Amino acid sequence: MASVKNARVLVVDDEADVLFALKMLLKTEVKEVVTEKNPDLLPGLLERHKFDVIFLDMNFKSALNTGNEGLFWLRQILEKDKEASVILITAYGDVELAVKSLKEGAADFIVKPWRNEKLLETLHQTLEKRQQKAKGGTTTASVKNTHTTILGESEAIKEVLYKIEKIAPTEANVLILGENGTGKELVAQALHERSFRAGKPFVSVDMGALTDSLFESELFGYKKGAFTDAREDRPGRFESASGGTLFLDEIGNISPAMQAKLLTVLQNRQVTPLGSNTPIPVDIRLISATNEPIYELAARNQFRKDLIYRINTVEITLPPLRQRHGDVELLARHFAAIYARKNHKPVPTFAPETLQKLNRHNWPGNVRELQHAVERAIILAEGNVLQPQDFSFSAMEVAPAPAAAFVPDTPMPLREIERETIIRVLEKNKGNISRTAKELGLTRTALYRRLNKHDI
Ligand SMILES: Nc1ncnc2c1ncn2[C@@H]1O[C@H](COP(=O)(O)OP(=O)(O)OP(=O)(O)O)[C@@H](O)[C@H]1O
Repeated sequence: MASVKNARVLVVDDEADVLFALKMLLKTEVKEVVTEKNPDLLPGLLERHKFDVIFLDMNFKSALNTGNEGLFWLRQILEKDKEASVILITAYGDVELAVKSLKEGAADFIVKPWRNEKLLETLHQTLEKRQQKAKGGTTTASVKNTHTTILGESEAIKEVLYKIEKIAPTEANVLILGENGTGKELVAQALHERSFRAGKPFVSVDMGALTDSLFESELFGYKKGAFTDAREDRPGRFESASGGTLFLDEIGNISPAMQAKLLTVLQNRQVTPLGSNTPIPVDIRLISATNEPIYELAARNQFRKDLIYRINTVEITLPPLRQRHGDVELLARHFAAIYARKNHKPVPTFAPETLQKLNRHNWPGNVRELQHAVERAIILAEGNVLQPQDFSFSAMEVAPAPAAAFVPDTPMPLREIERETIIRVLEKNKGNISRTAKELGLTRTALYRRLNKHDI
């Protein structure tokens, strides 16, 4: 940890309550805390004193009230001292502004109302980054195990990569939105690997596969004897992820009862395992993802707005593959190299007509569909040049058929019946893997295995 005890901190906010609260909190932690209500006095203050960290309000109530006063003052500070470490204090819902401020050179941001431990943690990390920079080193966040590669040259993906870079070393909760197979889990891993929590666990939970009855035991854990099958104590996912990152995938699919329980945990920052009376404090960074239109669900009261506010401090939207011009070819070559190696074959090239076919396809299953298509093509291909016929596209691109029960007229092998049923349910659910898996009574992993088995 950086030597917080020697730090000089400035707090600029036009709310007297905020200044008072921060002074009380910080005065026992750092060497000096200066508070200032009037941002106009900032230039003079910076000339007279040297501060290690500046807490700056993003939402000054000024006559101008452009919503950008914080950014204005951030620029002024950085103009005077480009090494200044500024932590912005921002309100809920100011996601875009928060990200913009990171782009502009802010060190981090905290969201009002803050938790004191969180604020102190952010202060420690900012000082640590500052010291490493002064020593000429790189920050821990950018060097640790950064083995997750997100490929893409499209403008859309460049924007995503930029956001990851900026947001990863902060403690912000992140909500990742995007269709199935667009790389949401990959982004979550990249955020973790580039964060200060990189050495700690990354725990992924498929919320779409959790029933109401499993929810609490899986997430909060249980004590021996809490229910018939509880033969020993088992930590929940929140506890297993302690110190690290908890990734809640398919969060848009959880029931109202689960939403309420999750909200309580996130608000109180503690979980109580089943069969126990002792709450355990929660120390996780939360990343969530969904392919559901979560804001539409909220507008129809099917998803709690207060829960969205808890999880979406920053949002990253992954565009569908069909909108990422240029990335199809890049990814196809990448997967071709991987699967050629895996199958002990030389790395193939793509015939020009094949590339045309791949670029024309609309990829409803996104990068995952492309990955499987290339793998199949490599296995099936005769020569070392992949031809258009090596790529036959899945049932997901076929227009959805009316969802009638499937009854074969003539006897069919069981394997065929399984294949046909999966295709039908997939079509009915417009290619949505979670809903299809749920309807078929399978986990998403089990469904993916079958899609592979049946070449769908
Ligand atoms: N930009 C990318 N570069 C390299 N590989 C990628 C990229 N995007 C996705 N992939 C690969 O595609 C596959 C699907 O990605 P991932 O599982 O992260 O998608 P997802 O959006 O979480 O899917 P789902 O919604 O179905 O859970 C993975 O094997 C991942 O490694």
